[in-house]
Amino acid sequence: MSGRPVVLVTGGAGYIGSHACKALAAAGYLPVTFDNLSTGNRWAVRWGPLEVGDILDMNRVNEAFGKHRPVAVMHFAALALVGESMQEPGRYYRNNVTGTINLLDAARAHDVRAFVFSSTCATYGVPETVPIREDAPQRPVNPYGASKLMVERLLADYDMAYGIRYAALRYFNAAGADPEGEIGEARAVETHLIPLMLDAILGTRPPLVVMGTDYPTPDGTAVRDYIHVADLAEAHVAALQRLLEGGASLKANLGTGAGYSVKEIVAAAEAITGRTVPLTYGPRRPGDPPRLVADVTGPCPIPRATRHSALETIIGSAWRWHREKAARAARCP
Ligand SMILES: NC(=O)c1ccc[n+]([C@@H]2O[C@H](COP(=O)([O-])OP(=O)(O)OC[C@H]3O[C@@H](n4cnc5c(N)ncnc54)[C@H](O)[C@@H]3O)[C@@H](O)[C@H]2O)c1
Ligand SMILES: O=c1ccn([C@@H]2O[C@H](COP(=O)(O)OP(=O)(O)O[C@H]3O[C@H](CO)[C@H](O)[C@H](O)[C@H]3O)[C@@H](O)[C@H]2O)c(=O)[nH]1
Repeated sequence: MSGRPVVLVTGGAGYIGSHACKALAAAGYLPVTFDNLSTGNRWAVRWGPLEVGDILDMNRVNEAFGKHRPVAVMHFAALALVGESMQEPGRYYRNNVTGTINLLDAARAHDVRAFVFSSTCATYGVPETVPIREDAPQRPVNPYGASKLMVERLLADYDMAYGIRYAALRYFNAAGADPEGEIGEARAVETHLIPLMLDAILGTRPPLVVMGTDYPTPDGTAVRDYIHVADLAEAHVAALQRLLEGGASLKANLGTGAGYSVKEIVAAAEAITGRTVPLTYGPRRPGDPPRLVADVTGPCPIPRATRHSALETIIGSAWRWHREKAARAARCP
């Protein structure tokens, strides 16, 4: 036993979860990862033990709580691809909603009263007003976003009924890699703009397809709010500490308030890498809203971490990670 307070991190082998584990360890916690490795990586679990298990398996979930006695849960485990959720809604609702009910019931049974949840800007759907405030209407336009909104409702109900306090952190676009280069984005099936673009430069994936040039935006491509994954991790630790100190449940947008179009991201990547992004132009991706940018001006119970979120830092850290990943793959294919 390390004596450090344990945090059960579901999805800790994934992209954002693994960065949160690193931040938790730096803040004096022991992160115990609970992950079925469906999209996560065993090698990314470096700051605490790994329990291989599925949140749909109530026995395994209860076992993990009983064995590790966490003081809190950070819940990242989810299926998280918008397009896939349109094709397989049942799988998304089961995994993301039923899986969370299992965790909340186990938390209740094991007397855990602090729960930090990965929500998303996808709960807002196509917003009426941008930038988006936390109190904007939540009308998701795909099963992924709907499953996350259902969990926000579950959390409020479990708080009311059992006093499990929660932080629903609505991330905008997570991007970048660990500033020390230890971990980064590494999914077998990748759909996100920045990793696809950098891998296209490296030739490890095909040319980028810019999806949609007819959006009602200044250059016709879709606009997003990119936040560095290390800043997300820092915000999670802040939310956790607030809950552990007895703070009330909270909801917060995690973004920077700055929006960049796909073309602006491509131009920034070309400036930073000194290379050309091989690309083609294609139609819009179904379900993609034109513009998603967080309003970060309202009161927020936790500091809005943006230390690493300048576009140069986001793309620079991701570039370093993807280049090293490609070099490693070339050495041991
Ligand atoms: N990437 C983004 O920009 C973004 C934006 C908003 C919200 N989110 C949310 O953040 C969280 C993490 O996203 P990510 O980008 O790191 O994704 P990811 O796919 O890299 O990580 C998800 C992890 O959860 C695990 N997992 C999935 N289903 C599981 C199950 N049933 N049981 C146990 N483990 C399971 C996977 O193996 C993986 O390690 C997700 O909840 C996602 O919805 C991500
Ligand atoms: O090959 C690609 C991939 C993406 N894009 C564009 O780049 C932008 C960013 O796309 P990402 O797939 O990187 O991110 P999303 O905005 O679609 O998704 C993010 O926000 C979603 C909410 O809408 C979910 O929460 C999801 O997990 C999170 O990654 C979008 O305008 C998209 O159309 C392309 O042009 N080509």
